[in-house]
Parts: sequence; structure tokens; C-alpha cells
Amino acid sequence: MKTCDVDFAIVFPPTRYTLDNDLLTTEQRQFYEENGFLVIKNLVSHKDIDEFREVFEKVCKKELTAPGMVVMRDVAIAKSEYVPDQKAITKVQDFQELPGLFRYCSLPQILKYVECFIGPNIMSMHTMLINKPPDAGKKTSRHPMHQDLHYFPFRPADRIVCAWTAMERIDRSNGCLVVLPGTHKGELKQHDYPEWEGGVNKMYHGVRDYDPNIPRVHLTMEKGDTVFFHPILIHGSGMNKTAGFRKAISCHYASSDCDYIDVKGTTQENIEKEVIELALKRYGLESEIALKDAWMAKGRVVQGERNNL
Ligand SMILES: CCCCCCCCCCCCCCCCC(=O)SCCNC(=O)CCNC(=O)[C@H](O)C(C)(C)COP(=O)(O)OP(=O)(O)OC[C@H]1O[C@@H](n2cnc3c(N)ncnc32)[C@H](O)[C@@H]1OP(=O)(O)O
Ligand SMILES: Nc1ncnc2c1ncn2[C@@H]1O[C@H](COP(=O)(O)OP(=O)(O)OP(=O)(O)O)[C@@H](O)[C@H]1O
Ligand SMILES: O=C(O)CCC(=O)C(=O)O
Ligand SMILES: [Fe+2]
Ligand SMILES: [Mg+2]
Repeated sequence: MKTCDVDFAIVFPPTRYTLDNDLLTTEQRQFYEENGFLVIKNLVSHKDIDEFREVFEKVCKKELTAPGMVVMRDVAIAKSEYVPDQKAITKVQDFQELPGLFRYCSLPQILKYVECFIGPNIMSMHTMLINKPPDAGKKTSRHPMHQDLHYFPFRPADRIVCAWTAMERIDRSNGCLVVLPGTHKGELKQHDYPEWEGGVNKMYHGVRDYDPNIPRVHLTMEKGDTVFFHPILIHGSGMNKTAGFRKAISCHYASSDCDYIDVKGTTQENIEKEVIELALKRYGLESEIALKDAWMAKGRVVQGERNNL
């Protein structure tokens, strides 16, 4: 005799990377389970994106600033003569105190998806606006293949997700995201600076070795398209061969039910050391206690309640 349980098991294979929800179709849910990423077309309006772009331009012109925000130039530009041009900026990080950009992290249509992956208590932990410059000829505009979890001292990984929105059409010509589907099922790997002749941006660590036989998937995205991806998914981005600055905005979210971990004795020790050195140089912060405090200070509740993080 056939039982209900048997039918159920056939229709719904076990899920680990997504939670029960009313938003994702069965196909979308299975796609994320299998591949570790999911692209949602046209999720952010052009009007919102144009606003974020205007705010970013004001940041470049130093008409706007905010506590904690990091403005970073491309290594090729930083190491050449200093050009005081807004176009020299490759990335703005930690804009949680700048409402005009942070609004991105609270967009309800994004949070609805985020909840499917990490549950209802949602914190933004890391924010970026990436302005990939035209490559100066040394391929430094590339971002090496990496796993974002390398940078995060909290777990479990399955309750962390990144939302990354294209602020214009992004394809192989201007350096789109490149992902290795299914690698989210693996472990966090050892990361180091890649041995690139032309140099590499500060803290752009890459996976030391990954299976070169795993097919790369280049994500071509239109303005407003948003990809959600797991922090163990191996990904990177190619060189920008165009004359324009390729823009994307992103937020890493974690469930506030996650816990901080001590990365001592793990592969994450090398990045922790760099971050501590930087924190010391910048803010005079010293211990790893201070490092955890820094994450606690930049994390923001965007939905639900704040528990552990
Ligand atoms: C404290 C809380 C936790 C913070 C966590 C931060 C870690 C990142 C977490 C990321 C998690 C997200 C998930 C994955 C993300 C992957 C990444 O993108 S990781 C890369 C993130 N990068 C950074 O966080 C770097 C932040 N930027 C900086 O610290 C600074 O901008 C700087 C690169 C140190 C430059 O400092 P600045 O003072 O602005 O610049 P100068 O005074 O002109 O230069 C000083 C010195 O640094 C050289 N330099 C400048 N820019 C670069 C560059 N892009 N790359 C390498 N080196 C650079 C410059 O040439 C000077 O060197 P010199 O030898 O002294 O001449
Ligand atoms: N020779 C390489 N060594 C290590 N990583 C690389 C190398 N070439 C590309 N990558 C990385 O692989 C990812 C995708 O690069 P990809 O080859 O798709 O782009 P590209 O080389 O910039 O452009 P394209 O191959 O389309 O001409 C990026 O993360 C990039 O940093
Ligand atoms: O090139 C990009 O926009 C993505 C970079 C990236 O993966 C990151 O900053 O973690
Ligand atoms: Fe990344
Ligand atoms: Mg290539």
C-alpha cells in the first residue's frame, strides 16, 4: 500500500539551503539547492538604481560621507600617480550609516527573498557598491575566485546570503560575475593572494586551488537583476574591457541567530590578521575582541529581532 509519506519524499527532496516559504517556485528552490545561487530578473527598479548612482557620485565627490564607510581605489590607480578623480574609486564599503545607499539593504522585495534563505531575523552585515574600473592594462580589475565566507567570523554558513544587484547591463565585456555552480556544497577552502603579475587589490584573496574542470558560468545581468548566492559558492569577476565603470550594489545578510566563531587555527587566520592590522592602523583597535565588536557595530537589523550577532 502506498503511503502519503512516500509520495511526499518523492515530490520534495530534502532541503538544506532554503527554508519553507510561499515565494520561491519549486524550480527556483531546487535550483538554489543544487547550484547555490538564484537570479531574479528586474527586482530593483531603475528609479531606485539611478538614485543609488547619484548618491555614489556624491560620495566620490566627497559631498557625502558617513562614519565607518571605506572608499577604496583600484590598486593600479593607487600605485600610479594620484589622480584626484571620482573615477579612481573601485569600491565603497560599509555604507550602513549612509541612508541614501543603505536603503538598498531594506528594500522589501529583496528581504522577501532573503527570508527564504536565512529566515525572518535578518541583519545586514556587509555592504558594498562596486565600481569596477576600466582595466588599466594589468588585469587588476579582476576579482579572483573566492568564497565570501572566508571573510566572515559567524556561522552557520547556510544562514548567510548575499544579494548583488546589477546597476547596469553587466556581461563578459565589463566583467560579470562568474560562478562555479554547486560549489556551495563543499567546504571553505584556503585563500591567499593570487600570483598575478599586474598586482592585486588589498584583501582580494583567491581560493588557493579549485577544480579547474568545474564549468564556469558567466552571469549576464540587466540593470535591476539581482542574484542571491550562498557564502561558500566559489565566484569571482572578470576584467572590465570597456571604458565605463561597471557598477553593482550588494549586501551580505545573516540571520541574527548565527553565532560568532573564533577563527584561530582555521584557514581564516590570514584574513583576520590583515583586518586586525587595518583596524589598528585606521581606528586604533587591537584585539580580536575588538574585531567581533566591529562586526557587531556595523551589523544592522533590517527585519525581525536581533539575537546573537
Ligand atoms: C573591521 C570590521 C570588519 C571589516 C571587514 C573587512 C574585510 C572585508 C570583508 C569583506 C566581506 C565581503 C565578502 C567578500 C568581499 C571580498 C572583498 O571584496 S574583500 C576586499 C575588501 N577590501 C577591503 O576591505 C580593503 C579596504 N580598503 C582599504 O583598506 C583601503 O582602501 C586601502 C586599500 C588600505 C587603501 O587605503 P587608503 O588610506 O585609502 O589609501 P592610500 O593612503 O592612498 O594608500 C595607502 C597604501 O595602500 C596602497 N593601496 C591603496 N589602494 C590599494 C588597493 N586597492 N590595493 C592594494 N593596495 C592599495 C597604496 O598604494 C599605499 O601603499 P604604499 O605602499 O604605502 O604606497
Ligand atoms: N589566468 C587566471 N588565473 C586565475 N584566475 C583567473 C585567470 N583568468 C581569469 N581568472 C578569474 O576567473 C574569473 C573569470 O574570469 P574570466 O576568464 O571569465 O574573465 P576574463 O579573463 O576577465 O575575461 P574573458 O575570459 O571573458 O576574456 C575571474 O574571477 C578572474 O579573476
Ligand atoms: O566584482 C564584483 O562585483 C563582485 C565582487 C565580489 O564577489 C565581492 O566583492 O565579494
Ligand atoms: Fe564575493
Ligand atoms: Mg579569461
